Amino acid sequence: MRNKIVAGNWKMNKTSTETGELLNELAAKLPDTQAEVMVAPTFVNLTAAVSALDESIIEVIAQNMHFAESGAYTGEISADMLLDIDIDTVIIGHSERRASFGETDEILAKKVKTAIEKEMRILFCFGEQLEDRKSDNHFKVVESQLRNVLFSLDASAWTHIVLAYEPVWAIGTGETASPEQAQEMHAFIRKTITEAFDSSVADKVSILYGGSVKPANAKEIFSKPDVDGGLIGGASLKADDFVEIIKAI
Ligand SMILES: O=C(CO)COP(=O)(O)O
Repeated sequence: MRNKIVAGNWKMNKTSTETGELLNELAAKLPDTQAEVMVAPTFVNLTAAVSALDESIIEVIAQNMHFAESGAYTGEISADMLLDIDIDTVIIGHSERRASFGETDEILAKKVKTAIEKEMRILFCFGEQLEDRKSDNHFKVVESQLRNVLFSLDASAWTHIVLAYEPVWAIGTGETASPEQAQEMHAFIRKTITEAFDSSVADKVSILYGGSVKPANAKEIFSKPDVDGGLIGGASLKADDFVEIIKAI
């Protein structure tokens, strides 16, 4: 049985006051759920978020981290800094970091290596661009994103990995992959991991879908057998919407 996960990626949204308000509302409205629930506020609000959710099952996670232990990397955050404030799960490889901050597969592989060495859990994001899908290259692109970053890991490292398939054309656009498209890709991802490792690795890894998930479409997407939850952007910024999405799992 794989873990079901609903994670909210808040991106560059919410001041400290707004973060406190949203977390209080979420904690108060959180339904009983079999899913692991996570939220990723901005770095400056992580410490306060961890304190605010002390009594809650909601886990606070980070949106990014650097691969280096420490040093001259102005503006960056290390694994130890996160662990020191009780954060041990980190999003790596989000398409916005790839597109706007030049994060290549090579850089992402270093980040994943560091996170595993630090025994952190990784929410690894990947997904094709619209052109890739139009030219029927989406499976090839996704396979190479996985291969370049994750396939040289030891099989044992996969207990640290959660995958988040986020087709770039569906992020923040209101356009969602259809439940069938999501299932088709998630099944392909599982098959690819089975071939690279074995079915015990592939069957255990949770694969989340991300890209314009909202209360109206969450249930259908989550009903697919290879979709183990969602990574939610815009709809995670409103407690009522996020709660409805959690209920859909
Ligand atoms: O990028 C996402 C989550 O990481 C998805 O964002 P939206 O849900 O706003 O499309």
